[in-house]
Amino acid sequence: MFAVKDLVFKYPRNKEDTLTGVSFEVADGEIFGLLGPSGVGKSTTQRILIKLLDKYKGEILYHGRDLQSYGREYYQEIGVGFEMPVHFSKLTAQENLDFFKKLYRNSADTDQLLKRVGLYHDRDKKVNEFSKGMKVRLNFVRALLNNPKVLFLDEPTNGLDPKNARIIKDLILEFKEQGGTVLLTTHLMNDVDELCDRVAFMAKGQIAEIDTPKNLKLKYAQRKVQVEYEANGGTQKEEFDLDTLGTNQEFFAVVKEKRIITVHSKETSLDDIFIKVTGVEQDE
Ligand SMILES: Nc1ncnc2c1ncn2[C@@H]1O[C@H](COP(=O)(O)OP(=O)(O)OP(=O)(O)O)[C@@H](O)[C@H]1O
Repeated sequence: MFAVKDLVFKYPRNKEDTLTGVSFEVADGEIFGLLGPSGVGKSTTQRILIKLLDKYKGEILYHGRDLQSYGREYYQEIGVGFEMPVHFSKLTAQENLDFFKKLYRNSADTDQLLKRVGLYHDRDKKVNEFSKGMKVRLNFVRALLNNPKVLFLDEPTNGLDPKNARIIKDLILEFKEQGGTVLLTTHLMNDVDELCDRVAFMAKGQIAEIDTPKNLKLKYAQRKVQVEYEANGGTQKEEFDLDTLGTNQEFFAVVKEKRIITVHSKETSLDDIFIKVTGVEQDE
């Protein structure tokens, strides 16, 4: 669906390129996660793909055709839910949706969507009376307003309680089941695990790693056992290689001689991979 090749981009006022050669492909019907530390260029990449920013170097193909050659008709096909919800705050939720609906040829059943995200009974309230989470949910409905083929989402569950985050994640999965394609950025690795078919980690303005979450976990797997035991009036933790455990005399000595508090096998999480690949601790 998208083929991005050697994308380079510099904001006019900056000296340095923000994107220094980004390449990736997104297949029809997949949920693709764009991950990386704050400021690495995830939103910039999304902004280019939704044609908010042009003047990039490199090539972007959408359905095999240069993205630059698409005009306004492109917006009939995409839905955008970016982090900062932008609504007319003096209008009600319904009035906001009615306004944006007029911009599109297709329109979704907004009553149904409002019911799904739990805003149907609040639809006649002014948006400035909405909580942050209500605005985020309304923003999501707005992204689906034109029955898009592609959804661009930036932190779609940010600011939502677990129940509402679940509803949004289910709607994203249903969108995919119905054939939709999703480009998602988030700092929540649990969401990534649950939603994404493939992920790309960005570092230094490029894609540092790209694969399915499962393959990345296999690639970066740490086969270790961590043993926590009592020592010198306190506790001590030690890690042992899982593959040589049966012949490891130090491990035997600990198990025989110490009072064990916990034993854990260590599985690699996407958080671990994030830190390894990008060199940055998650800040959220
Ligand atoms: N309008 C702008 N003008 C100049 N520089 C910008 C502009 N918008 C973003 N930048 C810079 O481009 C870089 C990438 O920003 P971007 O918003 O793409 O990061 P991000 O990876 O989405 O971060 P976050 O996870 O915090 O949303 C940052 O250094 C940022 O300061």
